[in-house]
Amino acid sequence: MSTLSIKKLVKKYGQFEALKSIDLEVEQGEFVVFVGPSGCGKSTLLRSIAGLESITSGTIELADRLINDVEPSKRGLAMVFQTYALYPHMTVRDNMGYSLKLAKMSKSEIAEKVEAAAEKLQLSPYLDRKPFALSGGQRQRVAIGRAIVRNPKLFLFDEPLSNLDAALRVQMRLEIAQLSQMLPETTMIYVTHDQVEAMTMADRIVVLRDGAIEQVGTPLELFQSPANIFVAQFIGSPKMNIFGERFAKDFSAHSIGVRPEHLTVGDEGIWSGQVVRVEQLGSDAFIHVDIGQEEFVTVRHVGITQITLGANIRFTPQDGQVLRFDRAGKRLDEGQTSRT
Ligand SMILES: Nc1ncnc2c1ncn2[C@@H]1O[C@H](COP(=O)(O)OP(=O)(O)OP(=O)(O)O)[C@@H](O)[C@H]1O
Repeated sequence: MSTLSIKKLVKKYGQFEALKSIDLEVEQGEFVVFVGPSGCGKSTLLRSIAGLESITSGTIELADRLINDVEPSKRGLAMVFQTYALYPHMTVRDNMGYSLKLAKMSKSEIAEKVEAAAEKLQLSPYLDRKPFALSGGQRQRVAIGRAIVRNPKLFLFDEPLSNLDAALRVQMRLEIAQLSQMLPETTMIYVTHDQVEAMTMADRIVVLRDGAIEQVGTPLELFQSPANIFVAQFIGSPKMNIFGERFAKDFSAHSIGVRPEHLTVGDEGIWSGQVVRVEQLGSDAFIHVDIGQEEFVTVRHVGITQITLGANIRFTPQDGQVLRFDRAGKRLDEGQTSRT
């Protein structure tokens, strides 16, 4: 059953169309990530669902109820922002129970819900602390706990990890993914511009660009079968190499794409160029190659490479790992992925 159903949603700021006729169905229990470059409309879409933005036209239904004109607090959803704004003078327990207190729930019921949420979020030992005595990750969990106690149908996360340092982000990413598994009935929508977060957390990813959806799919669908060059280059790191016409004509395409890890260096390679930069990361090496006519290619080598700056190397795409694109950048599905 579709929990969230968005049809022909348009959002204009004056003449500017921030969202251009968005259609999207989200199933109950799904973890959906909105991803895309800065300014593509991710937050506007999330805020429209939350009711924090009025929409220009279209419909938003949550659990079969039209919510276009329903107040944010009455939509049955909860939102977690990047700035989690806990009340500094209240304990974790009071922060988490505050909305229930406002809703005039009984003390015993509040205590029960707060303790259950704290247990899920591993916050039980900290219930009587104030926010200043918590780490960034713990504070973020309190913010999530505040939302969980309300038992929302839909959880909205707006870049909740962007204020945390790299190590903590990785840890919180895991925790949020685990939380989603612990709450299999709860639908979650998560906004990020970080494609690694999207790949690791999502059941399905929605890739947005200039206010429109480019593609919706599971992380592996987007990785293996991107609809166009934009998605192909947005998903995966380092990004997919795009080769122009002089290489693509052998594949009957306007351009072709090969991921850095799908290029193999060797004397028999069909393409060649001069190494202009080598990045040794230990586990991998990224070899940047000038292939002439202002085109550059990145080759990913597993482990440490002996290849040095200035070397001339030959390399070749692995069988079946060439994606073909037409003039408009759309992927040509069928046909050859090896050279004629
Ligand atoms: N109140 C506003 N008035 C006018 N334009 C706005 C307003 N809010 C957002 N926009 C514009 O709408 C577009 C989408 O903005 P939005 O914040 O949704 O992007 P985003 O994908 O979330 O970007 P980021 O990753 O940078 O947060 C942008 O071009 C932005 O400048």
